[in-house]
Amino acid sequence: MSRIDLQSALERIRPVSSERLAEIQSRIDRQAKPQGSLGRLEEFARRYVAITGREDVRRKAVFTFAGDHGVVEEGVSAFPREVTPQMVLNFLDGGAAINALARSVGAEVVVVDMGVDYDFSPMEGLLLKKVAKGTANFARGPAMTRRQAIQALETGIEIAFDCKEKGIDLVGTGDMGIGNTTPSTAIAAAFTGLSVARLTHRGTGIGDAALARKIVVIEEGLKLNAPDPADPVDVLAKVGGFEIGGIAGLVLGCAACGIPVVVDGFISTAGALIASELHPGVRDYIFAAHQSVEIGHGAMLERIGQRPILNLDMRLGEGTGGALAMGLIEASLRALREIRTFDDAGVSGQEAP
Ligand SMILES: O=C(O)c1ccc[n+]([C@@H]2O[C@H](COP(=O)([O-])O)[C@@H](O)[C@H]2O)c1
Ligand SMILES: Cc1cc2nc[nH]c2cc1C
Repeated sequence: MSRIDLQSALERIRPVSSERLAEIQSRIDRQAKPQGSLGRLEEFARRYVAITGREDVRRKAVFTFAGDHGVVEEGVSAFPREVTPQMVLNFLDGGAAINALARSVGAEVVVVDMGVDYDFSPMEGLLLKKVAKGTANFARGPAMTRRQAIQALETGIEIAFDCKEKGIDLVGTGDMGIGNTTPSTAIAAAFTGLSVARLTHRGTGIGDAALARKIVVIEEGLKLNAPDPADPVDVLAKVGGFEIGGIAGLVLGCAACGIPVVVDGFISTAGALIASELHPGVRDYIFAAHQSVEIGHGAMLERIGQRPILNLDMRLGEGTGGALAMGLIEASLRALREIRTFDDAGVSGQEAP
């Protein structure tokens, strides 16, 4: 894998060409259908082709980043910490939701151990990139050091550049980490300035008492650590997570090397938000897969400036929404390639504007 540092990746990000986008749209407009009638599918094809210069997807992969969280000791999740490594082993065995949904669209699944509190043996489909065995509890101090935050970001960047070399044309993000809706909500609050109460939800399914506690934990963690929203690395270090840093790096790296990146739900969007705060040009490369049930998700998507593709009342993570959205992006490319023009199909065009 080629190593590329954060600064060099940021310097490589270019806006997607608006002329190219317009050219592709005018080709879509000559296809035998009322103009704009394929709705957002037209946008997906237009953006994918403008970003990649291709009209097909050779390989697609979902990267499921995993990490543990010190803040779990505050009682913010419905599940115990050991579920994180247990689910990683389930992903590697092919028996989780992400495996089923990725298979349904022909995507590969790669698990990235960014910081799980468990020693994995080397295995097919697992990248061993552990920064540390779980973050520190951000209710008591910073979740990680600045150096660890940069290490997490650069791991994701490295994976993106590796995808470019391997001909992976479409990348999906995913996450696994008991407790990680708590740091994701803290990140949402740090950047949007909205109240923690307005952004905090039930994650894996906590009850009312734990939800009230989760709000207080996040509020106190933000007050204690005072992350600086003008410095996204500081936000990641103070209240983030190792898997969130890996996702942020992957999203940024995809923008730097011209790969469209399908961002899954709440946790993935927190990672994508860090990336787009590091460089606003990242936003052009993001496809927001779906609207999560987590109530703070919409505010983050709004700040990124991307509308979710699907709304299926999902709240699982892993990359599941991303896999489903990849199927629609590929369908949009098939429509671009295969729908004939009015002329070729012998169909009369529109009579009046
Ligand atoms: O992606 C989402 O929108 C999403 C929403 C709620 C929960 N999750 C998943 O559930 C876990 C985090 O939930 P929690 O309650 O432990 O913070 C973590 O493994 C996530 O992948 C994921
Ligand atoms: C079982 C389980 C599976 C998950 N997948 C992503 N987050 C999860 C959380 C739990 C608890």
